[in-house]
Amino acid sequence: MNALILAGGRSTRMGTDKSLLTYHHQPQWRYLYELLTPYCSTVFISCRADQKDNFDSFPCLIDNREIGPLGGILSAFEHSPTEAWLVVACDMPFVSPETIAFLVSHRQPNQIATAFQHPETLFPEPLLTIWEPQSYQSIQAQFEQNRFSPLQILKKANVHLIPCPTPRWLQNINTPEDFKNTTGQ
Ligand SMILES: Nc1nc2c(ncn2[C@@H]2O[C@H](COP(=O)(O)OP(=O)(O)OP(=O)(O)O)[C@@H](O)[C@H]2O)c(=O)[nH]1
Repeated sequence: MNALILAGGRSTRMGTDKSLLTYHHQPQWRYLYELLTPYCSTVFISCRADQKDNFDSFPCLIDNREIGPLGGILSAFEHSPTEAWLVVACDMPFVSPETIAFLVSHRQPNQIATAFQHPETLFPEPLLTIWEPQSYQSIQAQFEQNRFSPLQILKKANVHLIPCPTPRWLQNINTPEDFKNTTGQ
């Protein structure tokens, strides 16, 4: 299994690149890199070409097209179609070692993905999910129809949904106000 840290967003609501924000005494992408390394053969940062210098010499996977997070996931499968991809967005600062251990321990490789169930919407959270190789076909099919929602793929598919024991794990931070409320900075 490989890991993919989604960091290629435009962060328009935040006004500054969300992947570079500090929550654990280091940029969030660097924190996630450490956290994912024990579980994965390679951890990649998923980003645009113009962001690459932000990530020193760490392995990056550049989006082949800019269509949002699905573009990052699709580029990952284009790079390694037979690998599973543990995908984590860089704007979820409450993801912890326990979160990843929990997700990995519930993995069902015979389904297209293993995902947390959002406690309010009851939908899968697509950006903290293990995407199995068999999901690649569904992703390609959706892309070919000009539909770019990872959630829609998971809603239609045979996904292993796991209840989230700590709803905060799924909280994402999108605005300066969210950031201030979370960190006090
Ligand atoms: N690789 C990649 N990651 C993306 C892309 N768009 C969003 N992401 C990541 O997906 C996660 C959720 O992003 P969003 O909050 O939906 O989008 P955003 O562009 O970062 O933020 P807004 O511009 O405020 O909507 C974040 O970790 C983003 O870095 C993309 O086009 N490519």
